[in-house]
Amino acid sequence: MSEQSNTPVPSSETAPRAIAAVIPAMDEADRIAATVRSAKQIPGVDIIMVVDDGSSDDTGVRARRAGAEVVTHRKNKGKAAAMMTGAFAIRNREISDSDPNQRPNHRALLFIDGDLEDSALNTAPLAAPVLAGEADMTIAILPAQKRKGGGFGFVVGLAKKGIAELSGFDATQPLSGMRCLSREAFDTALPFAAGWGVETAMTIDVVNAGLRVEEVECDLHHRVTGKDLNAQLHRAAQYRDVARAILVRRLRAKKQNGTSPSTEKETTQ
Ligand SMILES: O=c1ccn([C@@H]2O[C@H](COP(=O)(O)OP(=O)(O)O[C@H]3O[C@H](CO)[C@@H](O)[C@H](O)[C@H]3O)[C@@H](O)[C@H]2O)c(=O)[nH]1
Ligand SMILES: O=C(O)[C@H](O)COP(=O)(O)O
Repeated sequence: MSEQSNTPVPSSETAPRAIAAVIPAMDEADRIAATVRSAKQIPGVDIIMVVDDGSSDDTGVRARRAGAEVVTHRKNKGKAAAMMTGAFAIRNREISDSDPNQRPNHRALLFIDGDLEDSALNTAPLAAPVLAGEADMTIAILPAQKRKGGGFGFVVGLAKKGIAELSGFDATQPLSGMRCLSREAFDTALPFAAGWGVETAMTIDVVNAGLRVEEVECDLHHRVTGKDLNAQLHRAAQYRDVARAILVRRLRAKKQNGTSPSTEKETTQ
């Protein structure tokens, strides 16, 4: 477990009081119902928002039947865009539900992958430090998975080095997508880096804003990426997105230090 701390603990008035779970999901029909049912049991969670990211199966229908609210991307937009769609749907609801004379008390956002099935409940320890106002972002550290993956460590290594170089943070599992964010941390991380670069960029941006990031061990299982051609193509896409997120931030840091590179662009897809 590691922690980075630069700012004072926020008062209990600004700490979130409830949690909204956001679940980006593409073609997770076999797993989404179990994930939703398990996430519903997390103490403090009162909204489960599944973003069906252009699935070709009935992920959305199964999520709704299991008790989630569902927002649908008609076409696939990538994990980062699905996370943002879910988070903004919750923010809009909080604004419309609030008294016009009062600022809405935003929920903490718990991002959960759609393939956690009955282990989704074990993301609960991510919420406690954020609700207590002791951390602004928590990141799950997963145990070794029963089924071994076919990775070479290229993407993980790239993300880990980039995060260390640009923020000084030593990320144990830099790609881990199970995270709980306060609203301040969420706002700091906007706009999310595209696709698979979202976690790497988020860690760099939140740490550099002086917010407190804490890693928490969670007993989670998920579908591991295998060794076949599709798996290697998936890794190539991860590598591309992580590399782009790092490059954008490296250029940004150079610009802040006085030089001005001409190409600095990042859009969420
Ligand atoms: O276009 C997409 C692709 C995936 N997903 C969902 O995103 C989640 C994570 O996708 P998955 O294929 O399980 O990713 P992994 O290869 O397991 O990715 C690891 O690495 C990613 C960063 O590269 C992190 O986002 C993940 O949390 C982490 O498990 C799942 O719920 C997917 O259904 C989308 O919503 N849209
Ligand atoms: O399988 C994985 O862990 C991810 O797809 C990352 O791949 P990598 O092991 O090549 O970094």
